Amino acid sequence: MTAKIAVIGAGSWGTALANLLAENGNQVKIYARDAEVVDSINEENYNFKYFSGYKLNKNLKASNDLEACLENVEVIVISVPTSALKTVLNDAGALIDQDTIIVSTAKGIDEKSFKTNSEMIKEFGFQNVVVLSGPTHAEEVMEKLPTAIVSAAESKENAEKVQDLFMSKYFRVYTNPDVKGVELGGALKNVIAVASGICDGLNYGDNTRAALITRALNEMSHFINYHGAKTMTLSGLSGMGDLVVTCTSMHSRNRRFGIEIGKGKTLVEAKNKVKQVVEGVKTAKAIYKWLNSKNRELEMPITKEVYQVLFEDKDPEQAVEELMLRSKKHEMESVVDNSLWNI
Ligand SMILES: NC(=O)C1=CN([C@@H]2O[C@H](COP(=O)(O)OP(=O)(O)OC[C@H]3O[C@@H](n4cnc5c(N)ncnc54)[C@H](OP(=O)(O)O)[C@@H]3O)[C@@H](O)[C@H]2O)C=CC1
Ligand SMILES: O=C(CO)COP(=O)(O)O
Repeated sequence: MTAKIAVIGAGSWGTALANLLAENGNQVKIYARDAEVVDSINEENYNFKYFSGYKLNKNLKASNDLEACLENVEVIVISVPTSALKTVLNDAGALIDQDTIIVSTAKGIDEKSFKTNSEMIKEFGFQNVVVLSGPTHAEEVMEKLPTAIVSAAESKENAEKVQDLFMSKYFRVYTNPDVKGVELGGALKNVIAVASGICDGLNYGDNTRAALITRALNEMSHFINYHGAKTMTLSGLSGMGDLVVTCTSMHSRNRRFGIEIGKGKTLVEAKNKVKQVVEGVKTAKAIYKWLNSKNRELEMPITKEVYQVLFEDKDPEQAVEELMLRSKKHEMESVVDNSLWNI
């Protein structure tokens, strides 16, 4: 099955996904707001700004005319940072038929409304939203290295349609009905990837990273459970999978940003070093504000420490020490089975 598809956003992820869809035989147009990026894709088949080392499929076309990109498309993939989504929807919303399938690929939570990307898209009147998320660094998708991802939607038909469009011999797509769980997994793990980078910047070890990832799953499960999503989803690609890849890979902008923070750089210096979007910064702020706004008692100690290091000038070493010396507890606190203690 192939389709006429528009991809909005020609950064790392939009370019990698548009290229994959074109490789799969779809008719794809990518929207870039930067005219030089448009020219480099159309004239030389590469994106000089984000992927200068990779040749793109020659059938992939670019434009900075939003209306032309969206004309008669069956599917629209949105690949801009969470903070840009509303602007894009304001610009594009009226040009899109309400029945069109919108594929949401950003990983974040809106700082003001505390909505996920798919929720914001639905607010604009689009009901056929599919969330595509998982452990998928754009660079490795461009390299055609075996990768797996999840297509999550309320409608099985839509999830499977998107699965069909993206699936290839190097890109395996699973479906999942737990849209919220998949989406929150992708957003929350960015904060943990920042924490992982901070630990690396402080020259902590592999034990530290393993502890961080495992305890992060625990705090993510509190959050996901509170929001009515399935904690089981966290054992999948958009939870465990994405935590592993972003907490360990040098492709991860969140982790690279965290490394700079751990080495003593300020938030602005670290962002300038990474240059591309670091979603974990805004997500940490959104969650911290949300936790504090109604004195919510959810235990999210790692996310809280990340916020304080980034926004309250807390010393990262002190943050780690405080995490280590928190009050003692049982590992599986929510499911303690006292009968196993033989008492
Ligand atoms: N990179 C990856 O490996 C993956 C990224 N993601 C997620 O995808 C989302 C996008 O990330 P990514 O592509 O990596 O980010 P990049 O920083 O690489 O690129 C962002 C892109 O969005 C464009 N953009 C920003 N604001 C607007 C706007 N208002 N209108 C149109 N275009 C806009 C930028 O344009 P310009 O160049 O003109 O600034 C740029 O093309 C993030 O949420 C990220 O977490 C998900 C999976 C993998
Ligand atoms: O989400 C990603 C890979 O799954 C990309 O992570 P970064 O935004 O940290 O680079």
